[in-house]
Amino acid sequence: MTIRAILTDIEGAAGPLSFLKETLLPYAREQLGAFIAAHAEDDDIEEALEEAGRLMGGFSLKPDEAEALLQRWMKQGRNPTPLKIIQGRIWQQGYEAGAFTAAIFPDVAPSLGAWKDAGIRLFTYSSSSELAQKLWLGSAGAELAEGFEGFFDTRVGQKLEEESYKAIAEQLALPAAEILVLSENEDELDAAKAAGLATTRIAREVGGGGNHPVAVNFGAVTVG
Ligand SMILES: CSCCC(=O)C(=O)COP(=O)(O)O
Ligand SMILES: [Mg+2]
Repeated sequence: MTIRAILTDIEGAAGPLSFLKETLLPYAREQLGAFIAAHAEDDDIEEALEEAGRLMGGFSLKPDEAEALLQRWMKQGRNPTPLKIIQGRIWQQGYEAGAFTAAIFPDVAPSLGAWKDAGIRLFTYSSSSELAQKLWLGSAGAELAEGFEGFFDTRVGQKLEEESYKAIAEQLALPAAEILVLSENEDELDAAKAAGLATTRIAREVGGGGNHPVAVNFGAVTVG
């Protein structure tokens, strides 16, 4: 089957898992309370807080309740869309303040360039918001983010759900089997495979095995 689009994960596939765990999440936890206090009336944050309240059964959350809920979701490792929207905005402040810069593995840019030159359309799919994805990729060089045609996030559905991949294939107007999904996460790949997409596990920090073809980095991915 000819691959016409690549849908790649970011954290763990294109950049190190440690950047989320050791830099981004601690920064979001530390800044959350002050961020909500300062930005609760910004349109996107107000909407995210309302959505968080809806997910909790229709409550209108006071700022301290919203902070406690989002801190709890982060502790539980959950990725509901309102949390990811707010995290993205907090990280934007961090990048702009020079609090950190993101890392991208060195094989990523040349591989993306080669796939694009071969006529393959490039997309991301991450649990993080579109903004957070662009910031991570853009922090490693503006041209990297510009190479992507689209950035899917949890608004299309969670990454462990088969339906999310079906929705993406529909939006790309491609047969599922012509889309290759790259991720370090076996469970995400199982969901993509169940939806009929092609898969390759990027095994940078963990070994081989499992239900999917394995590549040690983007340069080792077989397309086609
Ligand atoms: C790409 S920005 C930070 C990553 C993140 O917030 C996350 O939840 C993990 O995202 P993944 O790219 O592994 O779906
Ligand atoms: Mg990942």
